[in-house]
This record gives sequence, C-alpha cells and structure tokens, in this order.
Amino acid sequence: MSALANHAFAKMNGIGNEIVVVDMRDSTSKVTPDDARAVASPRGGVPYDQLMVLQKPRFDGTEAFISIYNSDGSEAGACGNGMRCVVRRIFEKTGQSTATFETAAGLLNAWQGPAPDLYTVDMGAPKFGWQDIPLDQEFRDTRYIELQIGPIDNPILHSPSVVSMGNPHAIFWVDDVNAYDLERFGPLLENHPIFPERANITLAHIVDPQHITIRTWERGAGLTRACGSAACATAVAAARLKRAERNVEITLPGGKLGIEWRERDDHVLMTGTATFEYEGRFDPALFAPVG
Ligand SMILES: N[C@@H](CCC[C@H](N)C(=O)O)C(=O)O
Repeated sequence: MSALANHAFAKMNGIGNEIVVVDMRDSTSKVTPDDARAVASPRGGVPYDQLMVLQKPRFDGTEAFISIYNSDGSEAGACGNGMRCVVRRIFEKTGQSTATFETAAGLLNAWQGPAPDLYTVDMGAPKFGWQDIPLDQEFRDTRYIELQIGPIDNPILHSPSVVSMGNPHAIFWVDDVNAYDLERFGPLLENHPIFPERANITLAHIVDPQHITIRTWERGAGLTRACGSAACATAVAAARLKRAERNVEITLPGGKLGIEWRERDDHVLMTGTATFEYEGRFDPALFAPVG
C-alpha cells in the first residue's frame, strides 16, 4: 500500500497554480510516480499541477528536503508557486518568518514579506549554458535559439529564449499571449527533441520595461494559471535581452508576481501570495492496484 494512503494533505494554490502539500518528515517511505499520478486522479483524488512532498531534512539548518512531482508523475527541480505554499504552511504552523529548504536544485531561502500576506522565495541563480537547460545541441547564445513551429517561411512561434531555473524553460516573445492555441502548441514544444528533458513553454509579452504578461504550458502538468519558475525565467530572459529591468511585475492568468534578479549575487527573488484551500486525508482506494 502507498505511503500516502490515509496520509494528511493540504490543498493550496499559488495564484491559481494548483498545489498539494504533504508533510512526510516523520516517515522514511518514498512517494512513487504511480502514487503521484494516483493523487491527481479526477476520480476521488485531489487534482493538482504540483505535489510538494516534505521529507526529512538532510542538512542542519534546513526545514525539509522537498520532492516536487508534476501531475504526470515526473519530478521537477523547482516550483516557485509550490514553494510559497510550503513556506506559508510551515510559517503558520511554527510561527517562523524565515526558513531554508532543499530541493533537487539545491538550497533555497524563503521569508515572509514585504507585506504580511506575501512570501518571498530566493530561487537561486539562473543558468544559461545549453548543457544546463539542457538542449540537445550546442547553442553559444541562448538569448534566442533556432526553434520554430508552423510553416518554415511563416512560423507561428519562433526563436525562444531558454533558461534553467533549476528546471528547463523556453520563452517565446509575442505581442498577445492569448492569441495562440497553447493547448495545441504546448505539448509539441514541451516534447520537442531539442529539449532532452522536455521543457516548460511560456508565451511572454513585454508591456513595458517593468511589466510582462505570460501564459505557460507546464512540463508534466499542462496549461496552468501560474508558473512561478516561468515568471522568474521570463524576467531574467527579458533583462538579458535588455528589454526589461531587473525588477519587474509579471502578470499571469491567476495573478501577479514580483520578480527581482538581484545584481549582487545573481539570485532571482520571487514574491507573491499563497492561498490555503482545505485539508484532508488521501483515500486509500486511490492507491489500490487496478484489475
Ligand atoms: N508550477 C511550477 C513549476 C513546476 C515544475 C514544472 N512543471 C517542471 O516540470 O519543471 C512553478 O511555480 O515554478
């Protein structure tokens, strides 16, 4: 039986990014990809974009090692909105206002503020090398790469910027993020052979140097109302192109995030709200073998 059977969870969201938080710090059991897919089941599960599983900390001074699952059962190195949900949960339970966590992408610090309902996560430094994203071939300049979709002489989307925020992102610059069928193009681009580990696909419109609007098709989860790491990747990519400042407001379908790409250490800070919806226990029937 799955370690998640009867286990407590909290359903939350980070500006509409559907998040389930599970605290397994008192257990040595692992959540499997099958478990993660079962939780997302529309039949009695808790449909989500990301499942954030807190496990025993591996280093002194950290609260937890966090495993991040997409709803298709794959694992991700980063999830900005999910981190804000975890941070709110921990802070409300402990009264803390700062904490350090570990994910597959490394250590990250988080704190409450700059207002009481806001949480800031230090998402670390972006990476731009083609092997870091990763891409399947060498690109010396990842500010724009050669990739297009649609007719060769009149592409529908082309020349994305690519960035790793601990997970792979491709950002296509457009005039209107709602003018494209992201449900159709998202899966094609997510699974394009140029991305050996797949990629999160974002459409971005630079409104002015302080404001950017985005829509994202998430690797392993599909169309989402918000993707925090995509907001960070977009802010950094726009600043690299000198089309935006290092401190910008990103508007997503589910709300707004403040992103600062800090000059002094290259780290990207993401600030936004996190919403608690309800808590419950997973129905063991979800994890019963089929057949
Ligand atoms: N929603 C997240 C990103 C989640 C991970 C992503 N789908 C991936 O596989 O890289 C966020 O808020 O950053």
